[in-house]
Amino acid sequence: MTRDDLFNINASIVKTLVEAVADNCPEAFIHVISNPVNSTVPIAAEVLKQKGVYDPKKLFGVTTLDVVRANTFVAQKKNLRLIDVDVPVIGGHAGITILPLLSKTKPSVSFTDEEIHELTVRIQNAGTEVVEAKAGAGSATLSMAYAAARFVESSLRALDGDGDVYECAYVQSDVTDLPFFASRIKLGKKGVEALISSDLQGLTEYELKAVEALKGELKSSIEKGIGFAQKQPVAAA
Ligand SMILES: NC(=O)c1ccc[n+]([C@@H]2O[C@H](COP(=O)([O-])OP(=O)(O)OC[C@H]3O[C@@H](n4cnc5c(N)ncnc54)[C@H](O)[C@@H]3O)[C@@H](O)[C@H]2O)c1
Ligand SMILES: O=C(O)C[C@H](O)C(=O)O
Repeated sequence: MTRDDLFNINASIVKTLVEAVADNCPEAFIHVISNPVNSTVPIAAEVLKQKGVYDPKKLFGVTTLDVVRANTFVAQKKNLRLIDVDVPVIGGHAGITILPLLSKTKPSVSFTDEEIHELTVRIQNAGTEVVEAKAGAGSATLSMAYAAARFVESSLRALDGDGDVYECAYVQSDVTDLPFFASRIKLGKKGVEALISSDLQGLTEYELKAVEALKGELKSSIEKGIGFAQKQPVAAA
């Protein structure tokens, strides 16, 4: 089962839940973790638009787990302390749309071409590995909860006025020609304060090719979500 196989069930669930948010707490930060995130976030945006309360700065697809995985695998491979490692992961949250920018790893680390390919593919497939291992009994549970807790805590710190909160998330974006894209963002009291587009500058040839390769799949997942939401008018409050 892929994340996209969940579309038929989760699209309606996300639509209904976001309608309730729009009616009851329209100014809340909304963290969408339900898959396929690449489509459920555009669905949420359309629902909020139809309800007249869409604030793109407050709608987030949670991709933190991709960063957690990237940091973990790089730390293991390079014998680094996990707490010191930070790998930005951009694009989306499924297969090749998950793109770790290993060239932007902090601290600066060098990788062979083989290591880059092996790590990239492992990070892209890590969720699917768990789904397949659980064979129908769900997906990554504890690591999802950890990633969600990390993103919620970062959001709370930003809401509390901390001026130094950065996370990767899948948000409405203009860093590429796609309307939604995961990148590093600065979080503030009002939600997304800035998209860190500089991460997309100075990419390696491998990363540049991967960005181009992911765009087709991401675009069709976005369009699928928007198409679903536009065909189903929102329920009255
Ligand atoms: N973004 C990520 O990093 C990430 C990581 C792991 C899992 N996920 C996604 O998170 C979701 C949950 O995964 P899981 O493995 O915990 O699934 P699961 O099947 O174990 O749990 C889903 C839960 O949702 C409940 N539920 C079903 N319909 C509902 C509704 N209409 N309203 C409220 N609750 C409802 C079910 O009772 C169940 O408890 C899936 O969409 C999965 O793909 C995302
Ligand atoms: O891979 C999945 O389908 C579940 C989740 O999105 C994950 O990344 O673990």
